[in-house]
Amino acid sequence: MIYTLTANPAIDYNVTCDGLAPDCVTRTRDAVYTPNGKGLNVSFALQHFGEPSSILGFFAGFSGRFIVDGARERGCEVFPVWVDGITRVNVFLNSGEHEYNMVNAGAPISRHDEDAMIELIASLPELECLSISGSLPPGTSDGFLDRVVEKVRERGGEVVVDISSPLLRRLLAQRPLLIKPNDDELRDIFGLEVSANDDAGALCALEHLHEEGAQAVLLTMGGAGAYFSDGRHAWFARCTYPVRVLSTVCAGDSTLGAFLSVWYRDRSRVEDGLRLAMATGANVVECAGQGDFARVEEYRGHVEIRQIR
Ligand SMILES: O=P(O)(O)OC[C@@]1(O)O[C@H](CO)[C@@H](O)[C@@H]1O
Repeated sequence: MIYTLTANPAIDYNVTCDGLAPDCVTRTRDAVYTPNGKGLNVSFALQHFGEPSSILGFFAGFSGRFIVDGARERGCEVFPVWVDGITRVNVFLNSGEHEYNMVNAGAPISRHDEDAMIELIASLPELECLSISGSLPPGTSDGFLDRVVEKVRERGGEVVVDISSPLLRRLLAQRPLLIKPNDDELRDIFGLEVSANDDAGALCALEHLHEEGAQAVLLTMGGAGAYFSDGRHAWFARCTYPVRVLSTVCAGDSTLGAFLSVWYRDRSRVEDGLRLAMATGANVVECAGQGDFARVEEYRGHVEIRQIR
């Protein structure tokens, strides 16, 4: 079983308005409330593409219950650690001209809550892999993710990491199976610049991440495509279909889930995994939130892939 951990889940509130001005009432439309958080999004994509996935996270209050119930309705089992407070609601506003992403801090957790999560991980049935995504809630102790990774390793499981903080660098020492930085995170955390038309520069950056401990790297660059390296071979992939971008929210998580749904069970199917991943990312950006993956099949025929090593 591939589990995902979302320490800081959220209800995503996607809404649209026609222009945004200060000091007046803004009437909005097309409001959509969905159960999300980065790891949940990975699980939903895994589940959609036929790889069962279960969800771990800290949940609180009415919004936490909404997310747990909603994820179960989508077919994913959830193992919640209930905490005090209210799980955050993140607001994604499309004004017609711009995207405004308002991401809250989340319900605080305590050392006691962290211990409950570690005990839960120790008891999970059929733990093969834990994919860790997203920010950490207020109150999280410095060593929490290290303890999570150690516990999974102790149980013989593998770890996938998709986090934006400098902690990623420290976790590389524990040799994660896969990491999924984007180009901004690569620059902010590792000081490395990449671009889609510089394969040589990308290969150098990927090599650096392997040297620091990553077994495989999926490096996403939004609409420009992605690089993938398993340490021996490397590829560049991009969806060439000219999609109309409505919201980039959830695209990276969905891309990771789609890729894992193919590559995790058969590491030789890199190109199939990249094709599905790029098509999924392209479809998700057309939707407010994650959407329903309805055009992925069509976009799979519009993915360009080249092996670069
Ligand atoms: O605060 P984090 O965990 O970095 O980001 C949380 C979040 O913005 O990321 C997802 C999209 O990637 C959303 O579903 C969710 O609201």
